[in-house]
Amino acid sequence: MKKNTAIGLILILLVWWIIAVLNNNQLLIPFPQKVFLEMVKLFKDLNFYGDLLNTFLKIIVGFFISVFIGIPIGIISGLSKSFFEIFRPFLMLIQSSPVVSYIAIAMLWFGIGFYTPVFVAFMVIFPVVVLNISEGIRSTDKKLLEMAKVFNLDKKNILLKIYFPSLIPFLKSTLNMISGSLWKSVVVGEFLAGDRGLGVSLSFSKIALNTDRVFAYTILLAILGMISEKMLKGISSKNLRREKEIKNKIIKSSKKVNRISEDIIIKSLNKKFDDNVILSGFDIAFKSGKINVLLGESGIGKTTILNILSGIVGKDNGEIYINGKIGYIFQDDRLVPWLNVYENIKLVNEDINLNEIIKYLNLLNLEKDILTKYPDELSGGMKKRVNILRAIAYNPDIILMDEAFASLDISNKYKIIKEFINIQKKEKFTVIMVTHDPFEVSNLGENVFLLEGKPLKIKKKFKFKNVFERNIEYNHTILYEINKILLD
Ligand SMILES: Nc1ncnc2c1ncn2[C@@H]1O[C@H](COP(=O)(O)OP(=O)(O)OP(=O)(O)O)[C@@H](O)[C@H]1O
Repeated sequence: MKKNTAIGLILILLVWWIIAVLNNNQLLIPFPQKVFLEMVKLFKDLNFYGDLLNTFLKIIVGFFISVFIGIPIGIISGLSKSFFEIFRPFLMLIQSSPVVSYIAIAMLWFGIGFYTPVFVAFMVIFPVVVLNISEGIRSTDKKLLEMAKVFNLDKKNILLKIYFPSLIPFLKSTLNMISGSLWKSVVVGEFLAGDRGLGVSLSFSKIALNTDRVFAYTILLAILGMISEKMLKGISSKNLRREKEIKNKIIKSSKKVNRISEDIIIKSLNKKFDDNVILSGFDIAFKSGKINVLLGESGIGKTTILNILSGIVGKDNGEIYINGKIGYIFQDDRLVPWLNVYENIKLVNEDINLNEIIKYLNLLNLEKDILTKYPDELSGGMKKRVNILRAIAYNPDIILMDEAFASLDISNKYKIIKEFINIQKKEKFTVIMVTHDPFEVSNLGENVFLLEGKPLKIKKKFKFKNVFERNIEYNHTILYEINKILLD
């Protein structure tokens, strides 16, 4: 016990004792020593343990009923705004009513006994659980949900691997919030309408004018309340992340991929955000199997094109011809923070075997031990590579890249670009990438669209030699040509 806490407790006892002496009426304020003797008596009495057990049982039943009903309703309320709006008045009604109203209702429904205190606890805790869980669902990272949509995750995976782990901080705060009120509401319920338990014994001691015992119960209830609060808070502060072993699975030979060789064509595409017209009758065609680049100023609508192609954003109207699976290398990684690298990759392709993952690790110059690491244990460059790895492991026909190499230092950028080119050479997927960086264009671009806004249009189109046939001089020629136009 800390020194100051001990001083505080001694002061309470001292003030209590002084008031008892001054008051000199044992029926109103007994001496501390008498109350402690009464507590010792209680500890020796088997009935006390029976009461304690009964009260704990009510707490556990109240907790589980509230959680089992509250969590699903909280999840539905978080997922559906209209359900939440319909349900909210009911929650507000419960939260605004005084506890005695529930006791009155419960006495009518269940009479005096076990279920009335449980019902009281439920009515106090249930709204807290629902509101916290629905808030948790609503604050799930939208970018992770977009990633899940692009990589076509099924509902089960979205719920188990994106929503549920996002809920953990909210479950913790719910436990913190209900830890005190759960105990108190059960005891109040017992005091007024119970047939057994610590609250009932407290009530009997009051009726018998046994002030020593009332004080003894009050102190014990406070101590037990603190213990149960600590226990619930203890659960809530546990770190739920567990390192998992990556088992060596039976390794099958990697699949042969037959890429779809159609071009991607966009015709008369229109898109506006409120009054902000981004695309108006926009036409473009991307060559399949090539690295297509969208180059242009910030804010003109390059990412919007990728988002429309991937389904993250809907088009207003227009036609899009696209055939094949789309993977996305996001600018901001969007790795799921509570899954390690292996699990992040498996999330988008359950069938991929360890052999294939290791093949990509080698191509991207990453060590095998990275698989057990979590995103926050990786450097910026490593995250970028894992982001690339995840998109490739999805086995897409088309990869969309949004400034995937931005914020990397030049030597890292060059290395990763080279590694990416090696993979694209092997896998032959189509790339549509967005960038502002002429360096990236000169190293990667085959079909380059220099864009301008607003609304978006193609200012100039370049066709460069296949990336695999280039040399440094050729890259310099491209860089010069692009810079000239950009600076005009
Ligand atoms: N979901 C959205 N809601 C409202 N406005 C949006 C949304 N997405 C994009 N915009 C707007 O559309 C315009 C184009 O944005 P977009 O991100 O496509 O540009 P960009 O060319 O990719 O820019 P940058 O190179 O800076 O990423 C911007 O004015 C942006 O504010």
